Formats: sequence, C-alpha cells, structure tokens
Amino acid sequence: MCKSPLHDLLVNLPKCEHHVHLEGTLSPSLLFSLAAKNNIVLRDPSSPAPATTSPNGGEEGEAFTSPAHLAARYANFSSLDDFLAYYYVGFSVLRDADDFEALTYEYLVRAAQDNVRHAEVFFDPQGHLPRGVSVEVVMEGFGRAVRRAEAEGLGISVLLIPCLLRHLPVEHSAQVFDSLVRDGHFASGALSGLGLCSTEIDRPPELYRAIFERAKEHGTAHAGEEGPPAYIASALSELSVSRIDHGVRAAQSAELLALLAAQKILLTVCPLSNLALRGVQRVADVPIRAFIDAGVRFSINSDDPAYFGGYILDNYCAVQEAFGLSVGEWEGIARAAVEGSWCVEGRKGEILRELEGVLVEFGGVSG
Ligand code: HPA
Ligand SMILES: [Zn+2]
Repeated sequence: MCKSPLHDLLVNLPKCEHHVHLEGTLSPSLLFSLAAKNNIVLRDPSSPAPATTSPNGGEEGEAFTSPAHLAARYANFSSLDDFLAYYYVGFSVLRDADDFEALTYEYLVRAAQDNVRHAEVFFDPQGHLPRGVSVEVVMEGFGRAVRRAEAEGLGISVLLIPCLLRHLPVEHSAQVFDSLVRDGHFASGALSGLGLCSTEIDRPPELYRAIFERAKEHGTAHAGEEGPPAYIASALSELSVSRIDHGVRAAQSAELLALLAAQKILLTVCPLSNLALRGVQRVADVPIRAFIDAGVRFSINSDDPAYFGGYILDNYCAVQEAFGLSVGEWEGIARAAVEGSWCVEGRKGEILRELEGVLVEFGGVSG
C-alpha cells in the first residue's frame, strides 16, 4: 500500500498486464513444493558447494534449504544475467501439466486481486524442451488454469505468448518457431504473438529478422533494458514489432522518443524489475516523466513478480510514490494499456467502460 491520496484509484483501475513471464511468477513457496513433488534439489547457480559435500570439487552449487533462503538471494541481483541464472533454476521444477496449472492459477488469482482484467503472459518454450517438457504440456496446464479461473469468475481474459531466448543459438529459435507454426498453435489461437527475451547485450534484434518476418502474428521484443537505444530502433525497423518490452533506454534519444510517439508504439515498462536488476538506482530514475512529456505510450507491468518483490499494483504504487502523477495522467496510462492490448475490440470496450466508471467515481475527467 502506498501513501498516495490516489492509492484507492490505483487499486481500482482495471489493469492490463502485457509484460509478465509465466515462469517469473513462480513464488519461492510453490517452487519448493514442486521441487519436493518432483524430487529436485535446488542449487545456487552462483555459489560453489563446500568441498566436503561436493565430490567433484565444488562444481555444484550450494543447496537452497527453504523458500526464505531462496527469497533472500532474490533480494540481491546484480544484473539481468545474474537474475536469469536463478530464473532458469526455477524452470527445473516444472515437469508436467499439473505443475503449469498450479503456476498459472496462482498468478491469475494474485493478478485478479490487483484488478487485472486482461493479461498477456509470456513463456519460454526453449527453456522447457531440454527436460522433455513439450509446448503442449505447458499449454495444457495453462489452459486448465484459465478455464478454472473463468469458472470461478475471476474476470481476466488471458493470452499466451511464446518468447524466443536470445542466449541460445538463433537456429534453435528458428526451429522452435517453425514447429509452433507447423503444429498450428498460432492458427488455433492457443498462442498469440511472438516475443524475444533473455540476455540482451551482444544479441541485437536484427539477428532475429528472418524469424519475425515469417511471424504473421503481433510481435514484441525486450529491448533497451540493458542494451542501447539502437537496439530499440532495430527492433522497430528490423522486426516490425508493435510493442517494446522495457524500452527504458529510449529516453537517451530524443529522436527515438519522437519515433515511438509517432508510431504509437507501446512500451511495457517494469519499474520494480529495473530497480531489482540495477538498470536504475531508484524508481524515480525510470523515465516515466520523459515518456509522458514526449507522448510515448506505456503500460506498467510486473515482469517477474515472484523474483522482483512486487506484483502489478506494487509497480503502480512505486511509480506514484516516485512521480506523484495526476488522475488525468493515470487515465492516460490506463487507456494506453487497454488500447495497446492484443485482445479483441469487444473486450477492450468492456475494460474501457469499466475504466470510465472508476474515473467518474474518483473525480477524473473521463473521455
Ligand atoms: O526482464 C527480463 N529481460 C529479459 N529476459 C527476461 N526473461 C524473464 N524476464 C526477463
Ligand atoms: Zn521481461
């Protein structure tokens, strides 16, 4: 809960989340219970085991002993790649459709508490294949959780977006993308759009040009999180994406800000992620004011909430505490989030009508 007089407005705003990784919603407690179910020992990827417990000279990391032990390490990431090492350890406990159902359902319940009305959820098919976990297994568990949430009246529409992993060879991404197309997952509507994530530095967007050229779907790419503004420009010109995930480094270039505004590109900004991964020293250093002043559209999102200490409302509150935005500015953010969503127009209309009702209630000027 933030101290702003607008806190109740922030709670009640109907929200669209465009930048959340399914695997990044794996809470330490669920991670531990799935590790126990699947007989997996969780090892710290950056700490060698004591020589006395490691027969192979300490190549294996020290074992995590509790969810609190894990959470304490999460409080101290030094960079995107430092975080990613732990994020991929989390993948190891996800083995069957029941695991993905539990993961997805936990996120949907938590998101509904923050009044999320529409969620577009990323997942990383390439990160699961090495354990023999197919895309169909992920989709089966995900679908079951979505149907359960629907039956329970949580009121969230949901899309699932595969992301290509930049730390792996481009050819691997191409093969996996081809198999998703061949198996009809885009055509059936089970998957929506294509994303690009993981390590950013030295993996410029243009490497993925040929794949995105074949994607008939909406495209989005993580860019300008740690990488330079040129990567954002390249994602726009080479991949023809309609959204940029993060994009905070765009603020270093007035020309790029003007281009993003002119093309009505939505940046999916994740302030607590930027803070946790040391892209900024304070939330006040996220260029929210520069985006508003330049007319750049953005939504506010949680990214990997189980790892970064906050869900979507926590991110809204952190922005409000840092910037003290007006009701009108929050209206602009909420509208851009609805309009930049990839759901059908009818669903956008429903969320916009709810937004207008909330604005009237809180004394905003709607329309
Ligand atoms: O913030 C992120 N950046 C890049 N890749 C990711 N995969 C999960 N979260 C992230
Ligand atoms: Zn992300």
